Amino acid sequence: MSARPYVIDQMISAKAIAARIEELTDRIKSDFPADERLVVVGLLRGSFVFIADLVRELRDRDVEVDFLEASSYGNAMESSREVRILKDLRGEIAGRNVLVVEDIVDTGHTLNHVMHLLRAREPKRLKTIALLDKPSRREVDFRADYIGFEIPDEFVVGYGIDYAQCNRNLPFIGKVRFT
Ligand SMILES: O=P(O)(O)OC[C@H]1O[C@H](OP(=O)(O)OP(=O)(O)O)[C@H](O)[C@@H]1O
Ligand code: HPA
Ligand SMILES: [Mg+2]
Repeated sequence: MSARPYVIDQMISAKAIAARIEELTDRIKSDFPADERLVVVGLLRGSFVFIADLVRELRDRDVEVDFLEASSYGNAMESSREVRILKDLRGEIAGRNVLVVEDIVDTGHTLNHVMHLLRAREPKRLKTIALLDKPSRREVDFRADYIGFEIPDEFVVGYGIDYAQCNRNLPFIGKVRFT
């Protein structure tokens, strides 16, 4: 827990997130063939809530779930710019349809690094979905194929996203305001 006191102001409600996920899954379903299995890859830890809701919206599809753990922030509010892979996928993705699920794209280093890694394994289709995008903070040229919400340069928490490992269990997205 941070030593500096802060409050969390709600930015995106749980209801708005659910509605947006429904819209995005409609697009995903039209982009990936209905008769082929989709490997949905969650980037731990931040995407664990998002992927849980997303795969349940894809319940009429043949879906396999896998996880990869990447970390670059630790307990800080600034990216270390060094992306560490702490856990690799369990399954093979060569020749398969893959959707990578991320909670937030900020500087872009994490997803950019992960996509280079996964592209080298030669999947048939490889797309990315990010619930949140902060384009004003980008340091590498990266854009997810599906984006839930574009947000301003605020440090956000909730719905899987942490500040110093706290607040991942909030059902909404909120911004951190120091008091
Ligand atoms: O675009 P970037 O600047 O790279 O930032 C985005 C990444 O940072 C956070 O992960 P973090 O490293 O904090 O690990 P976590 O997912 O375990 O919280 C977030 O979950 C994204 O994965
Ligand atoms: O706004 C954020 N909040 C929490 N973790 C993050 N990692 C990148 N950006 C953020
Ligand atoms: Mg993360």
